[in-house]
Amino acid sequence: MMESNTLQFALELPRDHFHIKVEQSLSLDSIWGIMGSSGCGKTSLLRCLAGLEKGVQGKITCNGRTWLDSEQGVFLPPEQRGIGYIFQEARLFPHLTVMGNLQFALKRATPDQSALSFDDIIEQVGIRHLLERTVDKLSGGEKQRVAIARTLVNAPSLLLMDEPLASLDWSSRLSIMPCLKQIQREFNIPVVFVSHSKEEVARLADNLLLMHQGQVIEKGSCRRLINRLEDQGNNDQKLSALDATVLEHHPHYGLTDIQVDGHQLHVGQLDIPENTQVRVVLPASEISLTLTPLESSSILNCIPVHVASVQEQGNHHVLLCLSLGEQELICQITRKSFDRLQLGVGKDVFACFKSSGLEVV
Ligand SMILES: Nc1ncnc2c1ncn2[C@@H]1O[C@H](COP(=O)(O)OP(=O)(O)OP(=O)(O)O)[C@@H](O)[C@H]1O
Repeated sequence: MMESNTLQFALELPRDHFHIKVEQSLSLDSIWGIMGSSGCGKTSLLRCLAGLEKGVQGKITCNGRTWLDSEQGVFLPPEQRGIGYIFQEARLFPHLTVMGNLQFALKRATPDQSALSFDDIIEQVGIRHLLERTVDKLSGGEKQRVAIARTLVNAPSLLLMDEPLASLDWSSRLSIMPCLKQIQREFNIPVVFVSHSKEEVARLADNLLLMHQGQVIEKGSCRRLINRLEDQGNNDQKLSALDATVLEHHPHYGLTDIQVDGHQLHVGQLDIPENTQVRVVLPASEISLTLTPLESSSILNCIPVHVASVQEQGNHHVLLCLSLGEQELICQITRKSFDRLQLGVGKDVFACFKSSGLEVV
């Protein structure tokens, strides 16, 4: 059945030593991340969706419009799919100014591609101060912002991004991530992006596709699947992504109360209205465990949790999955602490962490 606001695909891409075979339906009201180990086919899948792979077989429909139907001989080229494609590197005209690059895209936009205001785009992407600068004098992060703005000029109905932040340093990534979220919210443009970085995905993605050897092995919410990436041999920092609601601000203390699955937590003061839904990221190394609630401690957050699973991390560390209602916390402690507290699956403990350990994204 064809559905609106949905990207549906059942496709195959045969290659000499590799074969992609996927069938999925993605609701286009959110940001989707595609993750999986190197060489599992993430980029190839994105290129198939964009119309950049000629050998693809099967069907793709987006918002009820057929992009590919190989049995019927339908293959829409990328420019007719109404997508914006962002590569790892910005691919701008280096000798032109930022404005020159944007004007080049504006001239090529068709009349129905003028839904977004030029002014809103440069405001949201944060490049107003760069308009007169020549592109080859910009930093990597600035170039990538310009590339995003140039893509938005064509008012895409879907943004496909292949490791858009991979070539940037961490501070540039941190500054662009809110901008990508803002684009999805303000312009209502869904995003599908490929990433290697769990930290990036935890901050950006609402939903995830996990790939392995050319197939999608899991599909679901980011907070449920983010910790499944361990199984993919992903070695970056272990963390939890939690959904929370902003409760109340305490300017006197510079703190804000948020609620996660019925538990009240304290974070550094947020400039976000009360009752807003937010995503919280908490590194596994920030959590300590106690058998009784902390009473005389400077640590503000202490919540009861249940040890749901335990995983060895080399000889000296243990990774615990802690359930708190519907959500999960991932905590890494030493083997010595694990033994000393006589922890194990099924045990009820308290997870404690400082307000500064929580990052609201
Ligand atoms: N143009 C091509 N022709 C033939 N094989 C290719 C081509 N491009 C990629 N491959 C192969 O297809 C497989 C999937 O590659 P792809 O780049 O999609 O993986 P990936 O998950 O994006 O990897 P990475 O995370 O390392 O970027 C790999 O085995 C790769 O060697």
